[in-house]
Amino acid sequence: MAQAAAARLITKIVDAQAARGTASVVLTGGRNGNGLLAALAASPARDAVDWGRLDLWWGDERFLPAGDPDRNEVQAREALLERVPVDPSRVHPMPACDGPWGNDAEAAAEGYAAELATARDVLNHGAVPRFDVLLLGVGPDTHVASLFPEHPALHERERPVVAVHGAPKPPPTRITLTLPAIRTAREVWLLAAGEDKADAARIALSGPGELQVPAAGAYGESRTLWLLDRAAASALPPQLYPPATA
Ligand SMILES: O=C1O[C@H](COP(=O)(O)O)[C@@H](O)[C@H](O)[C@H]1O
Repeated sequence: MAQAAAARLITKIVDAQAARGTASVVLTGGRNGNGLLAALAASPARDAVDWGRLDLWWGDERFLPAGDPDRNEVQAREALLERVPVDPSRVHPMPACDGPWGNDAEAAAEGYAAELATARDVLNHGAVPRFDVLLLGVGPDTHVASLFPEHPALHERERPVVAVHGAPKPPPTRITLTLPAIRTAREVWLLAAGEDKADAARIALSGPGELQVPAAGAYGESRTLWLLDRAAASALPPQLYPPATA
C-alpha cells in the first residue's frame, strides 16, 4: 500500500507542477503516513519530482518540544525530507510547544492559521492554500489528523486550525486542521493499512456521522481516495469489497 500510494503521489505532484508550476501536499503522521514517505524516499521515480517547487504542510501535530521523536514533523524529516532536496522555506511544520508561542496551544494554532493565510487561495476566498493532496492516516478509532471521535474540534466551522486538549491518544495536547479546512483540498487521500484498521475502514465507509467517525467527514473538493491494503479492506461491506478491478 505504501509503495502504491507513493507512486500515485509522485504522479500527482509531477502533474500539478506541470499544470501550475508548483504543488502543495499536506502530510499526515502515524504508521501509514510515515510508511508512504519512506516508500517515496526509496522510489527511483522520486527524481521526477521538482522538490524545490513543492510546498509541504501538516494536517496535525503532537504539541511537543522541537526535535521530539514523537513529533510528526520529526518523523517525516527522518522518513523523507532529509533525503530529498526540499526548499526549507517551503516546508511548514506546525509549531512546537517550545516555539514562538511557548506552551500555549491555542496561540500556536492561531500562528499556524496565520502562516497558512499567507499562502491562501485568494481567488477562492479561502483561508488556506489550495492543497493538491491532503494525506490522512486513519486511526483504529477512525480519527484523522487530530480529530478524535466526539471531540469539540469536530464542531469547528470557522477556524482552519485549532488546539486539541485531552486527546485519547498520547500526547493529549495537539494542533489540527479542522474538517472545513481539510475539505478545501483538491484531493483527500485516506491511508489505512493493517488488520487494526479494518473496523475503522468498514465503519467510516458505511455512512456514519462525522462526529462519531471523523474519517467519514474527510473528503476532498474534487476527489476522495481511500488507499487500503488487503488487511484493512477485509471487513468492508460486500458492495465495496472485493474492489472492482476494471
Ligand atoms: O497520532 C496520530 O495518529 C494518526 C494515525 O496513526 P497510525 O499510527 O494509527 O497510522 C495520524 O493520522 C495522525 O496524523 C497522528 O498525529
